[in-house]
Amino acid sequence: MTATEDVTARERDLYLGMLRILDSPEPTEPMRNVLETLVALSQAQRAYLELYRDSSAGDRRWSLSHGCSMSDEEQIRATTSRGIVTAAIASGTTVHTAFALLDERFAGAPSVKKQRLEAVLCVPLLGGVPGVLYLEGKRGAPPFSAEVIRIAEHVARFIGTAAQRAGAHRPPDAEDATRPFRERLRLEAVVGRSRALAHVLQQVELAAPLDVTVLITGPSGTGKTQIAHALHDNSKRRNGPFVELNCAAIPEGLFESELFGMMPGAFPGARRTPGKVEAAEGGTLFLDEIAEIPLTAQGKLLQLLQSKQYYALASPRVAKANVRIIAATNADLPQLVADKRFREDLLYRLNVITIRMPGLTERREDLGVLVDELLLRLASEHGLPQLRASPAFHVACEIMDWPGNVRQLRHRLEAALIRACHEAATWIEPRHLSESLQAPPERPASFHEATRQFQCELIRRVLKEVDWNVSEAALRLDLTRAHVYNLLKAFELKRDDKK
Ligand SMILES: Nc1ncnc2c1ncn2[C@@H]1O[C@H](COP(=O)(O)OP(=O)(O)OP(=O)(O)O)[C@@H](O)[C@H]1O
Repeated sequence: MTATEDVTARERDLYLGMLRILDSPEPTEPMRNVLETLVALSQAQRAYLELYRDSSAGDRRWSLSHGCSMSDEEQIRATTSRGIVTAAIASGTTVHTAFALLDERFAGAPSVKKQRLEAVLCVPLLGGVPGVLYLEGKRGAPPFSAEVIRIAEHVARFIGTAAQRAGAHRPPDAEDATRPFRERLRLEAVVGRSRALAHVLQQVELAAPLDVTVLITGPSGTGKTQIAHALHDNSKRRNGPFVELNCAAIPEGLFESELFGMMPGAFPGARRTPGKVEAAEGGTLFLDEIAEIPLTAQGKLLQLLQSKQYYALASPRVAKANVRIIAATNADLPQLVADKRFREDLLYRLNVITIRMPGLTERREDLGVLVDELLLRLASEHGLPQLRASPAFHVACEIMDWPGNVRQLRHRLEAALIRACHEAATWIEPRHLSESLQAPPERPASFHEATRQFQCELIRRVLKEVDWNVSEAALRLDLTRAHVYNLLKAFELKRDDKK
């Protein structure tokens, strides 16, 4: 057999293998065979298939490989998910790199360095089910050819369509660990069902009714302000005002007047101006970014916390304050104390109770519900159609990194929603996460269309291989000549056909 015949035979095996997936009640083995044939055909080192369920319960990945040991598979699962796989899923397009180690898109990824990855081909499953087909080249081998990329895309589309038909990605309902707290507290704005969030809500339930100072810590964009609102809404001050002061936004010289207010005489032309403490009378004063409060004002804040008394600027008379103070920061206050930039006694006064907000990495299982809920809220805020996220979009969000936490997620969702509406799309898809507005894509192939495309492709290749000798093609395809003629007619294939 010549090398070309060998390729054609393998491609035929591949397509026949794919058709076998359809017949099989348990598709794992036929899928593994398809991967095996694909590895032989593409001369890859290994192939790996990963399907996702958009589920927050347990492991949402189902995977299969050929050419990988159990530990290789683990390694691929663990190490490629944030890099090449993310790029393929998020863009909804094939990612091919001839030499990952030298490719600036991926060279920095620990997985790429560790495995010294060279040629990699990663194709999203295009039939509507979220997942990827991942091929890794042999060391020193040339990049995957355009032909291999085309075949891999066919396989990925086929598997995606077959898996969608089998309902492989339907998620089981995730348990809502926050439910008990939602039944007892007012928490409408707080989205999430994870244990990590439930732990936060447990502390909210404990701290809200006590009239004590609470310090909320945690990375930026994790919902500290929201939790401050939740504390207020569930306290006996809930009918009083909630006043917020972002300490980072106030110039140092104006901080005291902003917080405590001022009387005429504070400076020439000054009028009596109430401060935030007065505005929050009977309610809650939320001091966001407390680490930014100037040292000079820290003593006065400490006095307010200790005695519930304060002086407005230029006022000879002490004022009484009936406020509860909640503070928040993403800074390391003990470190600032060590650096003498924050008063230790103020820190002790502030953190009577401390609530730490987890970053999104600690509660990735909330991503699904956050995506759905935030999209609904954004649509109603902007008066846009309530578009829903596709399963692939969910997966893209779940596997992406969100260093800016919920705030960053919210911004990206807002942009994605606007892009999808601009396209008049029916679903929000991974490509809407990318930066630029794009033309509407082609509709994904239906199951029948995809099957038809595979058959057409197979026959076209075999006929080309045998120089359009129909008898020979029929022999190779294990079909009757009449069947091949019928297929030629059905697919409108002709000898000079360039399809
Ligand atoms: N659990 C959540 N459910 C719904 N929206 C959330 C949640 N957490 C945060 N958000 C949204 O994310 C954005 C940022 O939240 P928030 O301002 O409360 O974060 P933060 O931790 O106070 O940030 P920073 O430290 O920068 O002040 C807001 O739009 C908020 O509504």
